[in-house]
Amino acid sequence: MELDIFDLPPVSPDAPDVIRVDHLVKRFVLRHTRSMKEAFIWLIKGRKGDLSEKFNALNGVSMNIREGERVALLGYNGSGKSTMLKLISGVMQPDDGSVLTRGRIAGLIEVGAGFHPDLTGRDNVYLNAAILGMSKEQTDALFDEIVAFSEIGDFIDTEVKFYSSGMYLRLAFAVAIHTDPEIFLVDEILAVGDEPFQKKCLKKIKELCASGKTLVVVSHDLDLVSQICDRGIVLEKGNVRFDGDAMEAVDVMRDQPLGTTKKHRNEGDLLAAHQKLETLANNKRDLEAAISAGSSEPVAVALLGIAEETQAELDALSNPEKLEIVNSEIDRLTKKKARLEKEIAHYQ
Ligand SMILES: Nc1ncnc2c1ncn2[C@@H]1O[C@H](COP(=O)(O)OP(=O)(O)OP(=O)(O)O)[C@@H](O)[C@H]1O
Repeated sequence: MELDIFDLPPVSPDAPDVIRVDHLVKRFVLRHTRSMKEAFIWLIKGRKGDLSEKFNALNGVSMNIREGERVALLGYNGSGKSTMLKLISGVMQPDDGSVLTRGRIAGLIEVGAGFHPDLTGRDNVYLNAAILGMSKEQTDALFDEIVAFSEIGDFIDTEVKFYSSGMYLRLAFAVAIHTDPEIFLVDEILAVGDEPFQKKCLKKIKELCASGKTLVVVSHDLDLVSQICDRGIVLEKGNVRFDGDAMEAVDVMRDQPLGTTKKHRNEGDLLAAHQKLETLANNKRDLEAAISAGSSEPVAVALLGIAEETQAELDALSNPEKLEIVNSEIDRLTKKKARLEKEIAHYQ
């Protein structure tokens, strides 16, 4: 069954911080092109002043992220999101402030980062896995699985300089996900994968989240963010503009009243839950009738043919002994419906 955000475990209020960002400052040099005349005047004036201007890409940002949180870093172009991710992953050092992290971090931050162009995909898997903290033996054991996930096939023995950006991503994602990271950092790069691969990655990311791992993503895909994240931090010119519920962060980005995205999403989910409940209730009735009429299992399956919506439901319904699974699914959906109705009422 497809995982949705409601199936993901809520973050415990006692969960420890796994990322602590304290008054983080990152300064870059703004290089202006100067004319020869300007440079000459600067020289004869005794090099007074600075020809290059500095600016803060991050302006003293603080945030703590707890174990199991799924955080989206949002903001317009140039607001400092990627810089923040690079500082958290440790590939870049801050000019001021500090970043503390706990646990194994895997970062998909820049396409091709951690890959050596002259080495084959195979060698790069070992290199990348080693960078992410895996021993050769651990990588040996997972190698076939990594290659299978990437669907790179025979290209695994080709030098990666001949890879397309999508192929880089496939291999990098496959390695990162198999290192079983405690903290997973993902920048926009998922966008370079084709749709089937993106879906596969998303499924994997949701599985990671379901097992309580921490996720920090940078994305401009606000619908995606509202699907997988529970917290959103909006950066604006290197400062935190909003830090709170992911769907409210999406509202901030879309410049709409807080609660709009959540209400829409809940309404869609409520409708889906309602329809699913109705199907399940019908199927349950048919199943009970089939059982009480002493029908054989194939008859029950035929009766319940309409339940092909998900394999799990079909499995449950094709076996009369699993009636309680249907009941617990009905129970879960009823609770979900009640919760959604309450939340929608809250935003009315
Ligand atoms: N290595 C660098 N040298 C100089 N300036 C940089 C460097 N890296 C980033 N910047 C600047 O820092 C600012 C923040 O960049 P960053 O990439 O973090 O933004 P972003 O929010 O991720 O943007 P986008 O949505 O466009 O990816 C930008 O103005 C960018 O030009």
